[in-house]
Amino acid sequence: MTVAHDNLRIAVAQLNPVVGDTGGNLSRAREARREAALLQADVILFPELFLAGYSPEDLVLRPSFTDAVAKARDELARDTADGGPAVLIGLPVREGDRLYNAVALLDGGQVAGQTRKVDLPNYGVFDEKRVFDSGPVPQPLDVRGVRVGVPVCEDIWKPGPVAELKAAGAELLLVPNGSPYRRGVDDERTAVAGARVAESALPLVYVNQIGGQDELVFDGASFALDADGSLAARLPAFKEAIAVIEARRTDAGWRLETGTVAALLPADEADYTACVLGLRDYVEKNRFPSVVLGLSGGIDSALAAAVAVDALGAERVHCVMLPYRFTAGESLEDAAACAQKLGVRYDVLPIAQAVEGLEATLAPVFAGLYRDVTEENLQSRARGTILMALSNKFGGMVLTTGNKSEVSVGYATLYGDMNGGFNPLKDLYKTEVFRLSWLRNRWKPDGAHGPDGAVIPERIITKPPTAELRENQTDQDSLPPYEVLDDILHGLVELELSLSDIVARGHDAETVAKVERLLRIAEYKRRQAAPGVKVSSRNFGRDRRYPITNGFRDTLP
Ligand SMILES: Nc1ncnc2c1ncn2[C@@H]1O[C@H](COP(=O)(O)OP(=O)(O)OC[C@H]2O[C@@H]([n+]3cccc(C(=O)O)c3)[C@H](O)[C@@H]2O)[C@@H](O)[C@H]1O
Ligand SMILES: Nc1ncnc2c1ncn2[C@@H]1O[C@H](COP(=O)(O)OP(=O)(O)OP(=O)(O)O)[C@@H](O)[C@H]1O
Ligand SMILES: NC(=O)CC[C@H](N)C(=O)O
Repeated sequence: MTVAHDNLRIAVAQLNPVVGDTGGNLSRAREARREAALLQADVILFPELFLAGYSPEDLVLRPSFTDAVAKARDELARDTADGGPAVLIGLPVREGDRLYNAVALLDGGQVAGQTRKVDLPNYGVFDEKRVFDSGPVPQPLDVRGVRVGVPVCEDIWKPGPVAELKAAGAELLLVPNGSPYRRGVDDERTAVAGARVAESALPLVYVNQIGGQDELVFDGASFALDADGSLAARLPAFKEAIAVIEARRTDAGWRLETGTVAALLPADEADYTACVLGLRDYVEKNRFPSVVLGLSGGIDSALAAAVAVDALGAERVHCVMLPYRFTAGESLEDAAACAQKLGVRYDVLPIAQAVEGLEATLAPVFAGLYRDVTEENLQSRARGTILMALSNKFGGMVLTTGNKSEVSVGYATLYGDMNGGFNPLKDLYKTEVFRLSWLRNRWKPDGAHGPDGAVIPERIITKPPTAELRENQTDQDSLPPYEVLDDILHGLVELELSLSDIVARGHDAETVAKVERLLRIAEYKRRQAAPGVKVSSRNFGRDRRYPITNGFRDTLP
C-alpha cells in the first residue's frame, strides 16, 4: 500500500522524439528521467506516444515495431527500480487483435499501470481511428498515492473523458499530447484545457512534444493550469525543455505552485520559427548533410534560403543562380547580394546550353509550331535537372520554394521548379512570404544559425514578382494581385466558402470563378509535390484532401 503524498513534483518533459526510433526515444527518456531525478521530481510526464514518436501512422500496424516499443517500455520500467521518479510515458500497445494509443505508468521496477486514449481524432491531419481502437472508460492511475487522471490529447477536447475521470476520483489531470502547430493554436489549447479545468475543478498539466515530423511541426508550449483556471506555468515554444511543476494537497483539493511562464511568440514569429524547425528536423532526421536550392533573385528563393540558413547554418546551404537570357541584371545582383548576406556558397551556372540542347533535340518534331509555355518550361526543367544533379553528386537535398498561392493555382512547373525533397514555404501565401521576409530582416528566432540583421536585400522584397521565363514577364500577367488572390484562396481553401460567399466579400465574380478553376485543376500537381511545413489551419497534403478526378462544379448564380 503506497503512502499518500501531500505534494507531488511533476517533471514535464517537452522533448523531440524521432518517429520510429524506439532505441533513440528510450535514450531520450532515460536522459530526461536522470534530469528529473536531479530536480527531485516524483514523476516525469512525457508527450503522447513518446516511445514511438508522434505520429507513427501505419508503422504501428507492424508487430515488430510494437514489439520494439514494448521492449523499450520494459527496459525503462526496470530503470525505475532505482527509486527515482515514476514515469508516465505514451506508447502504442497491442492487446490481442486490438491496438491502443496508451500511457504506461512505470514505477518500482515494473509497469505499474496503464491507461488508453478514448477519443481518437480523425479529422484534419489526424487519422487515429484508422490504426487505433478506442480505450474503455478511463480510470485514474495511482501515482505514489495520488489518483491521477491521464486523458490523452484529444480526450480533453470534449468533456466526456475528464468528467469520467473526475467521477472515478481523479485528483489531478496529467495530459500527454501530440498537438501540431498551426496559427492561433495556443488560444485553442488554453480554451479547451480551461474548459476541462472549469468543469472538473482539477489542476491540469499539459505536455506537448516539439520538433518536425514530415509536414507537421510540434511547438511544445506545454503549460499548467491551476484548479481555478489560472496559468501556473508555461514552457517555451519550439524548444526542448524540462521543468518541474509542484502540486500540493490542500483542504480544497490539489493546487499548483506558480512557476515560470514563458512568453508566447507573436503569430508571424511563430510561423517563421515553425518553418525553420520543420526544415531542420526534416533534414536532420533524414540525415542529409546539406541542402541546395536555386536562388533566382526573387523573394521566394531568398526567404527559403534564409529559413535554410537559420535551420542548418550557412555552411550547409548551397545556393545556385541558374541564369538564362530572360534573367535581368538586377536578378543576378540581388541573388549575389542575398547569398553574400547569408554567407552561403554561391555558384552561377548559366543554363543556355542545356535549354538550347533540349530545343535542338525537339526541333524536328516542333518544326513550324509557335513557341509557347513548352519552351518556358524547358528553362524550369533545365534548372530542376541541374539542381537534382548537384543533389546526386554532393548528397544535399533540393529545396523547392513554391509558396501556397502558387501551389494553389498550379503556378509552377512539374519536374521543373517543383523538383525537390521539401518545401519550407509550402503553406505560406505570397502575402505571408512578403511579411515574413520583412520580419526576418529585423528579427530571427532563438537558436537560428543565420546572421543577425537584414539578410534579404530590400529590392528583392519591393520589386514585382516574376518567373523570368519570357521577356518582361510578371506574375500579375497571369494572376490577380496577390492581396486579392490570397483572400480568395483563403476563402476557398481554409474556409471552404462557396463562390457566392466569396463574391459577397467584395471580390469580382469572374476573378473568383477563375481562381476556383485554377485551384481545382491544379490538384494533380499538388499530389506530385514535395511535402512542406504546415503552419495554417488547413494545409495541402494531410489536411485538405481533394480528389484529382472531380466532376463537381461550384457555380455562381
Ligand atoms: N489532370 C492531370 N493529371 C495528370 N497530369 C496532368 C493533368 N493535367 C495536365 N497534366 C500534365 O501536366 C502538364 C502541364 O503541367 P506543366 O508541365 O507543369 O506546365 P504548365 O502548368 O502548363 O506550365 C507551368 C506554369 O507555371 C508557371 N510558373 C510560374 C512561376 C515559376 C515557374 C517556374 O517554372 O520557375 C513556372 C508558368 O508560367 C506556367 O504558367 C501537361 O502537359 C500534362 O502532361
Ligand atoms: N534564374 C534562376 N536561378 C536559380 N533558380 C531559379 C531561377 N529562376 C527560377 N529559379 C528557381 O525556381 C523557383 C521558382 O521561381 P519563382 O519565380 O516562382 O520564384 P522566385 O524567383 O524565388 O520569386 P518571385 O516569384 O517573387 O520572383 C525559384 O524560387 C528558384 O528556386
Ligand atoms: N494527438 C491528438 O489527439 C491531437 C488532437 C488535438 N485536437 C490537437 O491538435 O491538439
